[in-house]
Amino acid sequence: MRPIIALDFATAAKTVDFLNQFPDTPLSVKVGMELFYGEGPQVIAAIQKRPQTEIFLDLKLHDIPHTVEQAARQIGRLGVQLTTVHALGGPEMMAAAKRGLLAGAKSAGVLAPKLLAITQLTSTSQAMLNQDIRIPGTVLASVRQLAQLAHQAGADGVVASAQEVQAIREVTPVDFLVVTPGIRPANAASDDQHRVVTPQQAKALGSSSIVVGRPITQSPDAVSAYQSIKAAWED
Ligand SMILES: O=c1ccn([C@@H]2O[C@H](COP(=O)(O)O)[C@@H](O)[C@H]2O)c(=O)[nH]1
Repeated sequence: MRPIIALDFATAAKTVDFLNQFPDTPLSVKVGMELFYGEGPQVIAAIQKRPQTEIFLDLKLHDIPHTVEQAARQIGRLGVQLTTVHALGGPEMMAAAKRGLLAGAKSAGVLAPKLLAITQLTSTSQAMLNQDIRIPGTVLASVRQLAQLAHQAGADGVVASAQEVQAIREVTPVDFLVVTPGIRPANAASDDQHRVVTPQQAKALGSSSIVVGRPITQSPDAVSAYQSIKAAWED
């Protein structure tokens, strides 16, 4: 899979300006909360006008199962390729999300998005987990357990740091997706990310795909930044 560019922009206009720098380039992009809450489903329709563009709608649903099922039903109607829930919402909630996506997609006559479960956010460090959130144990063990739960609940994959891919692969089938944000080229600032790897390391560790935002979107030359990350990932 191509690297997924996180389109963390405030407006559709900024998003379209950004995408226009990549004419005729097939892209995979992620729409997150900032853009979707600001612009609504119309921004998905606007991006879908662009040929050969896969959309990952990353809204990280986390609520009671009924509410998540109804929200997922709406997402399922949009014709996006990937979407997310928090695994910490539990197996019933993840199964409800999957049902909602399938029902929504069927009612709209589109393919259902694949469902990814967020394990532990890549901004969570070991110290934060144990000392601030007061959850005992290692991040690695927690991610492995949540990935197993996500698979049993019917998710198609998880979001985790590439640092945990090997542990996830021990408890899930080979076709289970492990999509990994927290990607930084060597020497780049890690910003608020804690469990960070380079694109080359993510590849070597067995990520299914990488998600990259600021190293591309905040670069003065976004096209070169994307191409160099893509080359490093595909190398
Ligand atoms: O654990 C997670 C889950 C989602 N994300 C999202 O990925 C991008 C990363 O952006 P960068 O600018 O490359 O840090 C962003 O949209 C997050 O919401 C994540 O980072 N970690």
